[in-house]
Amino acid sequence: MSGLTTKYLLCCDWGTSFFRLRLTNLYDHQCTGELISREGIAGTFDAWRKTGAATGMSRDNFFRRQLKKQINALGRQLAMNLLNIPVVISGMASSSIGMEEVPYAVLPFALDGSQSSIRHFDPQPDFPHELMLISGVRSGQDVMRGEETQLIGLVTLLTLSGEKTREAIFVFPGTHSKHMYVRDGQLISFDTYMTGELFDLMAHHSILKDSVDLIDLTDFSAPNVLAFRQGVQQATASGILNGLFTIRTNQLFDTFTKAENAFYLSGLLIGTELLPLLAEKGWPLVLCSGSKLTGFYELAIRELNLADRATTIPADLIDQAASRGQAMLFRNQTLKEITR
Ligand SMILES: Nc1ncnc2c1ncn2[C@@H]1O[C@H](COP(=O)(O)OP(=O)(O)OP(=O)(O)O)[C@@H](O)[C@H]1O
Ligand SMILES: O=C(O)C(=O)C[C@@H](O)[C@H](O)CO
Repeated sequence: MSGLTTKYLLCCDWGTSFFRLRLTNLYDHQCTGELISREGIAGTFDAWRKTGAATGMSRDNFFRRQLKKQINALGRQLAMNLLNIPVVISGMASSSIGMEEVPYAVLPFALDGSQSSIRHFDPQPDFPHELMLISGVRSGQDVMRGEETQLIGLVTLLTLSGEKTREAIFVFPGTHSKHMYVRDGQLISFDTYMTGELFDLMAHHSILKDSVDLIDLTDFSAPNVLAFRQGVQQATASGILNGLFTIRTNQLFDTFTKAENAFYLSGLLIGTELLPLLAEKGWPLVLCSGSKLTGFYELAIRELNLADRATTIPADLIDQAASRGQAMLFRNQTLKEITR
């Protein structure tokens, strides 16, 4: 099926921790159906090493098979036949631990998508979908995969709603949070912070796992908020290695309950991530978070007195950003093929 004739696109944002697949209508950009699972790239790569590699299955075939399973599940969920619908993937699928490694685009990176690094795959008998794999962007010392496509989509959505952002730092929280410096329609630099991954590791796999309780991270009651704010303050007072140990002493000295301590850990890590923004005085900040993390980042921004130059993009717009960017890159590619 050519990009000109298809009404639908299967938009896949395959991140380190999560897999997200959306059936998107290319005409009105409505999401017809969505499937989200915890089968992110890191877990899928581990599964390939444990089972696929042992049985001689190539990495790309293993990943394609996993993807096909998810497409079939979405088809069942929607009672629709999704055969032949083109698939566009951004995120970690194009990384060294993904389906197939695709080289990064470089900075400065135009946010109209014209410089994106993309690889095409023809349909195969056991994978009857045209496939477009979008690669990430690199600087001299940092990399990203996925957030550049979200940023392309978000800038399009903001432009459509009349917003013009000439210069700003876009903060994308997550497993590997990104601070992206944008000027005049170009991404000019960015920094990665392992905030979400460290939160997970500390809360589940370190000595601190017995000092925190993640049972209800949606409970922004006064004691939890106070603990979070103290975590942010701790980030300003000591280095992270010393700060982390205070989570154990908080528990030993009964300073906080384990639930409050989880908020303290979050404040400590998010505060540490946002600290460098204090020095970026001239830069407006744009918080681009999904609903799960928005409340935490807004609190930290206020606690660090950054609120007067920060705006928050509504979480529902962030939800649409990746598929909007993917659809735009798919159209760009189709037009290129026609004019070639
Ligand atoms: N309160 C919190 N404070 C800090 N980090 C958190 C908190 N709650 C969840 N996290 C972390 O946030 C990450 C999940 O957030 P999100 O769904 O935005 O991830 P993501 O970066 O989009 O995932 P992927 O890498 O798969 O695309 C996980 O790494 C998790 O450990
Ligand atoms: O390109 C890679 O190999 C990365 O590890 C990038 C990663 O940080 C993503 O941008 C967010 O998960």
